[in-house]
Amino acid sequence: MTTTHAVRADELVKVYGEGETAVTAVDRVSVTFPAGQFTAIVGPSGSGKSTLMHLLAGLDTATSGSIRIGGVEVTGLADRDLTVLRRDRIGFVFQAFNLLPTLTAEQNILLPGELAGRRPDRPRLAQVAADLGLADRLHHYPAQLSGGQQQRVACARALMSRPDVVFADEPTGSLDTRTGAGVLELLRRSVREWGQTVVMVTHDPVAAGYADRVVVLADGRIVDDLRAPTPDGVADRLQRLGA
Ligand SMILES: Nc1ncnc2c1ncn2[C@@H]1O[C@H](COP(=O)(O)OP(=O)(O)OP(=O)(O)O)[C@@H](O)[C@H]1O
Repeated sequence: MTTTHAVRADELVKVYGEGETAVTAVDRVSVTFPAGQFTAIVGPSGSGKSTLMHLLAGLDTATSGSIRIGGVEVTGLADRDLTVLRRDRIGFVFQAFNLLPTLTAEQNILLPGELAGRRPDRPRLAQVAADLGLADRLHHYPAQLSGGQQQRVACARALMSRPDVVFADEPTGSLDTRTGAGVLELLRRSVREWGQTVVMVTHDPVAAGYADRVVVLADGRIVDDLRAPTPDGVADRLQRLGA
């Protein structure tokens, strides 16, 4: 049987600072994220979730260890090659939506493709906008959109190019329950219907319940790996960690 790993980390370490003030944020983490799966990374505050995700996504450099994305060794890749890999294979959704204020929702969604020299895929734009309930908001500027709408624009931008992997850092953190559920549904569907791989950092057991799998971090290490998680199961596990 062949298993495709969308992302794989081996003995990943990230140390911030030096000497007595050094903090080991990620401590020899080895983990694989199979293609076509939705994984949530949970853990107490300061357990290293965001650091791990930034390393996996090639947004930060590891102190040691290796990362492969779609079989490509990311560690040690030249900046230019890393930029191309990120652009072509990875989508990002962050809590701070990072939308450009001078561009409309539609222009924000199309920007990465445009920067990559691709023609705008109008049918895809229409589908993603309809799925995200943004069809009548495409010509608004970010300042004219609610927080939830801005987050959906950020999701649309990440999903537009059908990236192999979508990394999401607390994508529902600033949203009300209903809007948050819409974003999570969309991430779920992008896995189920479009075969994408989603890796999401969250502190919310309900959000983690949308995933196929939950990786639990504590003090920079993986302490549990739950399949078919339920919100109660995740909440219980976090509570036992004192989160
Ligand atoms: N740039 C930095 N410089 C120094 N220490 C850092 C830096 N970024 C994170 N850390 C430390 O690394 C550890 C892990 O932080 P990280 O943000 O990855 O945790 P987290 O699990 O995402 O936390 P939260 O749920 O609170 O966002 C923490 O102890 C944090 O203080």
